[in-house]
Amino acid sequence: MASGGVILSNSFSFYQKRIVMSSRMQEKNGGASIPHVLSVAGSDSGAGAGIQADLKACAARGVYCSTVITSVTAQNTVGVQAVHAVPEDFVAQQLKSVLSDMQVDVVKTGMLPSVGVVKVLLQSLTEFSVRALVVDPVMVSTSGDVLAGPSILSTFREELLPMANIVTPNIKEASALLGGIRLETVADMRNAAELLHALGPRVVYDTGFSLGENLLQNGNVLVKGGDLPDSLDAVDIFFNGEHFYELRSSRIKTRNTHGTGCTLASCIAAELAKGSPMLTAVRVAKRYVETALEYSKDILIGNGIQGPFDHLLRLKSGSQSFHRKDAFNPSDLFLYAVTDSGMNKKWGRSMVDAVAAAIQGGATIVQLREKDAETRDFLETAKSCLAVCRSHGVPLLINDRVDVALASDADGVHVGQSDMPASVARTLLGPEKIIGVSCKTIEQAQQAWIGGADYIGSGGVYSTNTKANNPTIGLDGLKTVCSASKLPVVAIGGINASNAGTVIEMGLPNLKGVAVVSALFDRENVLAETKKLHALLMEASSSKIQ
Ligand SMILES: Cc1ncc(COP(=O)(O)OP(=O)(O)O)c(N)n1
Ligand SMILES: Cc1ncsc1CCOP(=O)(O)O
Ligand SMILES: [Mg+2]
Repeated sequence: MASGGVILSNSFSFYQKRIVMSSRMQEKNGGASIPHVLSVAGSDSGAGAGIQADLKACAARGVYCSTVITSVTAQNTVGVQAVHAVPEDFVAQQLKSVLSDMQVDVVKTGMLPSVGVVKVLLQSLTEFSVRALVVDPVMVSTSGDVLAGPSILSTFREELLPMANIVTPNIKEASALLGGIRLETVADMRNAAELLHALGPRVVYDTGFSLGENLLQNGNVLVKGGDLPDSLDAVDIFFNGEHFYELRSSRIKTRNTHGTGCTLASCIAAELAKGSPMLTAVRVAKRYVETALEYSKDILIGNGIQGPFDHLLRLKSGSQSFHRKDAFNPSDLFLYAVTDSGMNKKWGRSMVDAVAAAIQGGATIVQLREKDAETRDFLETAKSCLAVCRSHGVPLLINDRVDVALASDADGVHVGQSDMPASVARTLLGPEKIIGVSCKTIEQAQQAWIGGADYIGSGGVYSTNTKANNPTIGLDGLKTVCSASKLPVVAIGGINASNAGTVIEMGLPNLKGVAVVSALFDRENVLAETKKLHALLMEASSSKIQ
């Protein structure tokens, strides 16, 4: 093993210590140890790069991230307006605070604005051991502003790189570290990777796992070719001292690339903290950045030439999600239209037309119940119907398929007793989406509440041909379920214009409406049938529904 590493390689290795310590802590606190990256970097007020990018990248990759701030920049999508370096002794204090208390797996460095800060960091790493050091040798911001001057280059070369398990320069940084050599082709990048490897890093990365999996690896270099001229692909060169890997991906056309370098390095650190081998960590990180860029390619933040991207894949420019209705409103259950593609096909209309007609007729919520659709078709239908529903402020739920609900960004799901449990669906969908659960018994109603459901669908109240082998619970069964729960309830099964009034007139306080399939969609005129049922429900409920 090469010397000078940040991993303590004495007989009682750091990782063994860590296991003993963390199991002790677990005994004490009853907790599990969490993969942990410490980011030592500058703050970007625009939050596209630097510490802010590192925090978001680690959060997105499921890793805890602590921070040591080396510098505070006044920065936006136009450029860097001002830089305020944090005093070196205060950087040292932050390092001590984190490293003396928390079990850091991997340190990732970004902007290190002075020789003194590098030395402070290296000193801390001799006092507190970690499993790996990822060095992103930040020198120039993406807007072209200098973040670490030439005076620091020799310290990077002679002191920092030899301590790193991986160094991740872009073309400009690789060139600067190598005395200004020209880097214009992939062959130049390979050459640079080899030269940088010769400078260091030589440290072996220890995955920290048991002997069989403990693939000791040489120090590593990743030269990022994103700025390579005339290249259709984004090509990065990874060199581990023995083999070169050309990691290619198609170039994503977007202005939103600010912070890609910080993010890539943080993601590598996060994957290493989870125990991935180095090449796997690099591949995962590259794929993650590509995914985030692709997702964010059209978002618009700031007026400058280079915008940030969305690490958590949540922001959508001009998205329908901005226009989503507020939290679930139980009165939306009033007239619940549940689709059936067989019925709509039989009457020669598309699902979107059927949904639009139902909404026009007064449907207050829609569920896509497509039992035989191909997943791809179901997703497309969901997206089209969602556009119609959103434009009318009507929630759209997906029957059974949490994946389709997630992918289409529908308002929620309806699940039954043999579908995904509500609690799991809630974890996947988050707190804002609507979850309905089918219940026929008191126990099921109680469980729906515990599982985080927003409403209960209860039936079949009457016999139905739409759902095979579905036991009829009758009005008594509906009453039992209603009285067993605080949740709002919608009645379903064989409900039509001739019996809906009877259901509503029971006056059950939490019964908020009726859900209907065939009485709306197994009819020639969806609009007319929905209007008729809506009028009838209005009439019946004028004194009953609260
Ligand atoms: C509003 C509403 N209530 C009940 C159901 C039935 O759901 P489930 O029991 O999962 O049966 P399928 O609809 O999946 O056959 C529902 N879909 N909607
Ligand atoms: C999905 C479902 N769950 C209980 S009954 C039923 C079918 C309702 O269809 P219809 O309104 O045509 O009776
Ligand atoms: Mg179901």
